[in-house]
Amino acid sequence: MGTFKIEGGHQLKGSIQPQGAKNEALQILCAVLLTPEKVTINNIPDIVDVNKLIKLLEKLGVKIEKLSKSTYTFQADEVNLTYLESEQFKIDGRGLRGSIMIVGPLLARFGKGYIPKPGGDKIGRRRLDTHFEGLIKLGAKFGYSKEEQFYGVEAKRLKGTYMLLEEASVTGTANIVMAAVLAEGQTTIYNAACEPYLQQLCKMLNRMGAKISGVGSNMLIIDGVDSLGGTEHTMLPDMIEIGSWIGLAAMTKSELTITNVSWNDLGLIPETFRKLGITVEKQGDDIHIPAHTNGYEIQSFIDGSILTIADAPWPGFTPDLLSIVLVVATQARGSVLIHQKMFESRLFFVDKLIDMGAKIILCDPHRATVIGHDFKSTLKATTMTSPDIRAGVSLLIAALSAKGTSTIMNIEQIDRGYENIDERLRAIGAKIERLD
Ligand SMILES: CC(=O)N[C@H]1[C@@H](OP(=O)(O)OP(=O)(O)OC[C@H]2O[C@@H](n3ccc(=O)[nH]c3=O)[C@H](O)[C@@H]2O)O[C@H](CO)[C@@H](O)[C@@H]1O
Ligand SMILES: C=C(OP(=O)(O)O)C(=O)O
Repeated sequence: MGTFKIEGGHQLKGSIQPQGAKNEALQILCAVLLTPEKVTINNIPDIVDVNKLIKLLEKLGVKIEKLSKSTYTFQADEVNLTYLESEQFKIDGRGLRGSIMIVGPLLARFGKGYIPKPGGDKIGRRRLDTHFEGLIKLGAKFGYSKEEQFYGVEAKRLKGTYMLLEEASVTGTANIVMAAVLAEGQTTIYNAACEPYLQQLCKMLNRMGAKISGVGSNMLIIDGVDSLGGTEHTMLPDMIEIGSWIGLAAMTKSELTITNVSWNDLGLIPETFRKLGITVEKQGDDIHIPAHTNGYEIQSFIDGSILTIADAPWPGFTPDLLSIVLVVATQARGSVLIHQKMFESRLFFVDKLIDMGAKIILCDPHRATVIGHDFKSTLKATTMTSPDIRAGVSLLIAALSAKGTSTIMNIEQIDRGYENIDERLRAIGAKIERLD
């Protein structure tokens, strides 16, 4: 189990470039399975989950060439479907959440797609009904082995249809879109998820020859085509990293510039941090956070009632930043209610913040009230374990703001989604060391 040793209480300074988006990369990499032609992908983050998926594609027979640190080509012209029936595939598929998105492309192009129950964060139940209900609607035969927790779908040729998704699932929508692009006739997906990750996927598929309209909305209309060709794609900067760095700057009273953030794709993220009283300045395509020497003050609603920050499917506020917002609120002036509607156990990490001296009341598994300290007392350094990727980074931010030396264990969780985080933080002045 890897560990970070962090000496907190220091101001940081400088600029930081966000990595390519983790959750976009997982979709885009699966899409290379839809064509026998070469696909070039730029700005691929060097993170554990993405590297695991690249390895999995390699074992599926995809030819992979690394052109530079973050650019790869992929060619799926000789796919080895027998790997899907191997014991090794069960181990590899379970290693991350994103592996679920190989199912749609494999089903559409080769008539069968299998996957063990995928991994990812343990943040409550993470069911896959939306994925498989959509694929079944397209004509797939579905099978599930309860003992092995192994899912499978098969179909000779998928047929387009109308479907109303039960929930706007991010990876579910991506899976269904990747199946529908090669189906016969027209598919309409209503209540589709529409995160920038999905917009990017649809744009890439259209460049490959797919016919998808409604991109960016919750109704996608897809006219199936017989085959897709190669393309080149560049990943957006990771909006969750961007939000994490905004929080880090405020909480450590540091002046930071986050470069090339693709402002137009950030949705409510800047505005939500502004509601916590944080100054988020737009400088071209950069975000500049001045040093919050006098702290930051949480706004109330117009009627004077306590601010609530809740997650919602895009264009609502992403659930992946609520843990960061929560930790930043612990040093704000004022109070806020954090409402994590989507996941059942993502707020339990607040126990560790409470140990550090934060004033938080966990009202129930979904809601926590935070009463900010206004920097009148700093958090106390401690030893903690990272339960999931975003809680891990939140604890890291807490440790960087705390006086004294903290240790965070199980940093593999953080490495799942943040590229070389210790080195990048050291470059802006953080005192952080990786112990094995
Ligand atoms: C690899 C990847 O891309 N992971 C992201 C993806 O996971 P993933 O695609 O697995 O998440 P889903 O969008 O399927 O659902 C996430 C959770 O929200 C609930 N739900 C979802 C939609 C809805 O309208 N109502 C609702 O309650 C689901 O029941 C589930 O518990 O999207 C999540 C939600 O943005 C993010 O946290 C994950 O980082
Ligand atoms: C929950 C997340 O990831 P995953 O879906 O891969 O577990 C996340 O990125 O915050």
